[in-house]
Amino acid sequence: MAASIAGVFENDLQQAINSSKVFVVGAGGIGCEILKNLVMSGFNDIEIIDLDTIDVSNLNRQFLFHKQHVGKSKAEVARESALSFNPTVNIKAYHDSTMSADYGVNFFKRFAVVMNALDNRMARNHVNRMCLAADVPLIESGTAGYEGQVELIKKQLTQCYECLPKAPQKTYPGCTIRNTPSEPIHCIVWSKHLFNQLFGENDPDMDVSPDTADPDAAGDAGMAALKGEANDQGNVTRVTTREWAVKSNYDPEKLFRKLFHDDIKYLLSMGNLWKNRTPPKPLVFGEVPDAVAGCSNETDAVLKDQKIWSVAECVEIFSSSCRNLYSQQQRLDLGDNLVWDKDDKDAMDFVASCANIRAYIFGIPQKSRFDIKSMAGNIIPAIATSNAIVAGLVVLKAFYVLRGQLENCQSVYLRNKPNHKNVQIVPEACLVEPNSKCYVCSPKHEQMGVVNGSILKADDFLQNYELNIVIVQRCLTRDGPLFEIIGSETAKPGSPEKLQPENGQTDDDDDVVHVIDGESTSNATSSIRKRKLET
Ligand SMILES: Nc1ncnc2c1ncn2[C@@H]1O[C@H](COP(=O)(O)OP(=O)(O)OP(=O)(O)O)[C@@H](O)[C@H]1O
Ligand SMILES: [Zn+2]
Repeated sequence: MAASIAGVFENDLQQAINSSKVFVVGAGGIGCEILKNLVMSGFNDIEIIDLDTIDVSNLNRQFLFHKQHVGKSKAEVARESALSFNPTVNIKAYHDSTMSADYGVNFFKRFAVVMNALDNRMARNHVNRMCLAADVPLIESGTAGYEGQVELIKKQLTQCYECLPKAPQKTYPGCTIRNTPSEPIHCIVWSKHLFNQLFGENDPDMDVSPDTADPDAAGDAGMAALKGEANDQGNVTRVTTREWAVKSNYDPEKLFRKLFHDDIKYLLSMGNLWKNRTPPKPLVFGEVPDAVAGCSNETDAVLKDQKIWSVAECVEIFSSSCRNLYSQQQRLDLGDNLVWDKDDKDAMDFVASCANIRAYIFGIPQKSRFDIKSMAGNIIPAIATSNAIVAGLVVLKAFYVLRGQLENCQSVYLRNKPNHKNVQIVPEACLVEPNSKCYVCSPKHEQMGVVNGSILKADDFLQNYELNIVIVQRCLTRDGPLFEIIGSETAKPGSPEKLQPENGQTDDDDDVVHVIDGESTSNATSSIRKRKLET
C-alpha cells in the first residue's frame, strides 16, 4: 500500500513533503507513530535513530513491534515495519544514541526538520542544542499519561527546550533514605541506590549505610552498636558497601545479614531516632516469616508481577537476583559497571525484593513488583492514544514548517480534561519568544566571556578541590562537539605553567575557535589565552 498524497495536499506542500529529508529521534511510543504518519503522508526520505532494543513491555503500544521482534533494534524494526506500509520510501535507521559524536552539527544540517520523540531530558537538551547550532527547526514532543505537548523550537524565533528552568526530579533527604524511611518510595530509592553501590557506578551521594551525621540522631551515633552482640561484626571501622560485597564474594546471605540485620541494629543504637518513631526490626536470614513456595515460577509472570511477595519470597528473589547480577557484572570488562534498568529482570527483581524487605523491617506497607517498577522508573503509564494524538500533531506541525508558515506552529497541549471552552487539545495563542537570558539559545551569551582558551575555575567546597578547566573550541566546519575540554589539572593560583593541556598541545595546534554564535578569531583568542595565563 503506497501512500498517495496527490489531491490531498496543495501542490507546494506535496512537493515539499516529497523532497524533504526529515529526522525522527526515538522509535518508542511517539516515534513509531510519527514514522507511520510520515510514511503514510508521503515523506520519501526519513532517518530514524534509537539506541534501544525492543522489550516485551513495549508491545502493547508500540505497534510497529511484535513478539518476534523482542530483543531487536527498535530503529531497524521500526524501519522494516514502516516499509511494509510503503516499500518505496527511503528510510535509514540508526541503532545508536543520538548523543554520539557521530551525529554532529553537519549531520543535523542535512534535515529540513527534526522531530524529537524521546523520553529523557539529557537527550532532549542535546538535540535542542544540535538543532540550534545547525539552525534546523525542531519539533519537540512528549506525553505523560493522558497529557501531552508539541512545540516548535526554532533558533531566534521561539523558546528553546532549555529557555526556562525545568522542575528538578523529586529527591528525598539522604537521612530519610538511609535511616528513617516512612513510605514505600523511600525504600525503593534506597534499593536503587543499593543497586548502584553494589553493581553500578559508585556514587558517594548514594550511600545506603546508616547515616551517623543525621541531625535527628543528635550525637548518639550508634555507639551502642559498636559493642557486643548488637553488632556481631565488631564493625568499628565501617567499610563501604561495595568493599563489603567484594570481600564477601557477593554472597547473598552475608549481604542480607549486613543490610537487613547489622545495619538495622546499628540504626537501632541511635536511640534518638526512635523516640517518636516505630523502631525497625532486624531480620535474620533463614528466619524470615511467611515462606511461600513457588515464587520463582516463570510461567506465572503476570501474576508474580502484581501480587505482593511474602518476605520469604523476597529473600529468595533477593538471593537469586544478587547471584545473577554478580555474574552479569563479572562478564563486564574491567572498570565497567551495570546500569540499572527497570526492564532488566534481575535488576528489577533486586530492587523490588530489597525495597520490600526494607519496608517490612520498618513497618511500611509492601508493594507489588508491578507498583515498584512504576515508582522506581518514575513511570506515569504510557497511553497509546496520547502518543497517537501527539504524533499526529507533530506531523501537522512539520507540514507548517515545510510550508514556511512558522507562525502557525504555536505549542499545542493535550489536556487530561477539556478546559473551560470544552477543548482538550489546546493551542498556545502565539509563538513564545526566546528567553533573552537563556544560556543556550541567547545570541548574547558570548558575553559570558567563555572563549577558546578560557580557564574556568571550579572548586569543591567540601573537599577543597581546586580545578582549572581549559576550554578549547573546535573549528566551525568540524562536525563534532563545539566545545571540548582538552585538559584539566589542579593548579594553585600563581602557577600558570600548570595550565597547559594534558596532551602537551596548546590550542594553537588545533583548529581554533568557535563558540556558538561567538565572534572570536584565532588572534583574539590566543591573546585572551595569554592574558589569562599571565594572571
Ligand atoms: N540518547 C538517545 N538516543 C536515541 N534514542 C533514545 C535516546 N534516549 C532515549 N531514546 C529512545 O527514545 C524512546 C522514547 O520512547 P518511549 O518514551 O516510548 O520509551 P520506551 O522505553 O519505549 O517506553 P517506556 O519507557 O514507557 O518503557 C525510547 O525508545 C528510547 O530508547
Ligand atoms: Zn533557550
